[in-house]
Amino acid sequence: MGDLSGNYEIRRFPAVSKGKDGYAEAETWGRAVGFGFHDSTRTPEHVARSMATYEADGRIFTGAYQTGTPAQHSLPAEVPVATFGTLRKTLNIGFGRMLEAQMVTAVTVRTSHRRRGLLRRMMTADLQAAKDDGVAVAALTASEGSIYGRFGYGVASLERTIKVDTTARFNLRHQATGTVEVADPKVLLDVAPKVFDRVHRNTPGSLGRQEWYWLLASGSMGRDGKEDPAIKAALHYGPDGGVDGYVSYKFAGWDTTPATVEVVDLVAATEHAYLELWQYLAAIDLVERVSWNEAPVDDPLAWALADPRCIDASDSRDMLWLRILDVPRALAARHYPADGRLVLEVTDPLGLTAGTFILEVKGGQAAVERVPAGDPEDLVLDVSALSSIYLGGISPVTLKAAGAVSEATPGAAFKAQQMFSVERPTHCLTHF
Ligand SMILES: CC(=O)SCCNC(=O)CCNC(=O)[C@H](O)C(C)(C)COP(=O)(O)OP(=O)(O)OC[C@H]1O[C@@H](n2cnc3c(N)ncnc32)[C@H](O)[C@@H]1OP(=O)(O)O
Repeated sequence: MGDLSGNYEIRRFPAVSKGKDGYAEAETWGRAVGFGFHDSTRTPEHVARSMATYEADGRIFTGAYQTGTPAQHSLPAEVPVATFGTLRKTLNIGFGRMLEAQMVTAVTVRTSHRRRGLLRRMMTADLQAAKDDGVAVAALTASEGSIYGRFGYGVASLERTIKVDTTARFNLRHQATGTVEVADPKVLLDVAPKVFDRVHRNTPGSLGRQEWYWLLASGSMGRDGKEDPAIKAALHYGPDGGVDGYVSYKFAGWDTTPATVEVVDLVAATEHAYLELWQYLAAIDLVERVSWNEAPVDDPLAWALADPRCIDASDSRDMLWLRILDVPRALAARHYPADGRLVLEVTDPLGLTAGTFILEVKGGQAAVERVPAGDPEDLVLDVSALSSIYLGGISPVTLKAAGAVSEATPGAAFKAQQMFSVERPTHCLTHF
């Protein structure tokens, strides 16, 4: 009998592309991730291409490896029983301010080793290490809603799937100021990062994108790892002739009724570019519906349509989960549109940043001071609730009504809502 006792060694190593030292270990790690997400179809070419993008992102792989001899005939010891990936990109925290974020991804634990604390062990160590490194927030997108609250993550942005009726009913009240033209999708390899960068700088809740996005949008690498010849692209040109938006999309096939175009990526750096890309999508002949899985919940499209019921949006859900690692750093980094003073008592299930903090905002600038417990506080909340309200996308008043924030000073939740609000709707276009 092999060792099933639950003795594990945790190893961390960087992603490397094929041909470099460490590739075998990285590739084996990647295959364990595939196993965890029920993806058994990755060819060696697909793995190699993915690994090249992971290297470009600077990803760090963490794996848990059995220290004893694995059970006879079972997977060998070099295959990790648990995986945990991270990368660092900037997070837009409102008003154009950026904060480096620890992005957590590729979390899997082999079925035969689950519920032995491996996720907790990897998560706890990684968040502590990120904090020690000076990173003030961590972020992830969750496979299930019940896993990450216990580690101090809170839902900070939402998204929804929309199906837009683009028959004659579709009528946008907007006079175009630019133009849209069809392009070879491959131009997105060059154009998409530049357009996205503008959106990223303008959108609270936006996270920097991993390399894979440009390959996906341009049809260079579909989710199956192969070229995707079905991808089409259109660019939006602003009044100055520069490209300020793009949409990458594909036809769902003649068997789908009504005839549908699926948006793969829609990135618009201006309000007009957004509406005009929708005008373009709605004008595609032989198509009666356009669907998009990553649409904002607070969507100007609904307000620009003569008939907002053209949008069928039944599926609104959590998108970005945020975890503040260092309350003073995170709060001081933000700009606040309303002045005020709040005393926050923050609890933290991992003990990383619990305490009582005075947030004092004058002229939009914050001073944050940690004070001894016992100071009369205005709001008492878990770090997950503070993380939810941090990007202005979730209302503290709603969290108070839910019992997730407790108000010691009447009106403090509303004051927090005003102070934490942001200049435009919080939305994250980066899945990872
Ligand atoms: C950011 C991302 O990558 S999202 C993708 C997450 N991965 C997946 O969904 C893949 C399939 N699932 C898995 O691989 C595993 O079941 C995991 C990663 C979700 C959990 O790993 P485990 O090692 O079993 O978790 P661990 O034993 O450390 O449990 C930690 C805590 O989370 C809880 N927990 C674990 N999984 C779940 C779940 N699916 N739902 C609710 N609670 C959960 C445990 O009960 C435990 O609670 P406690 O410590 O408060 O008592």
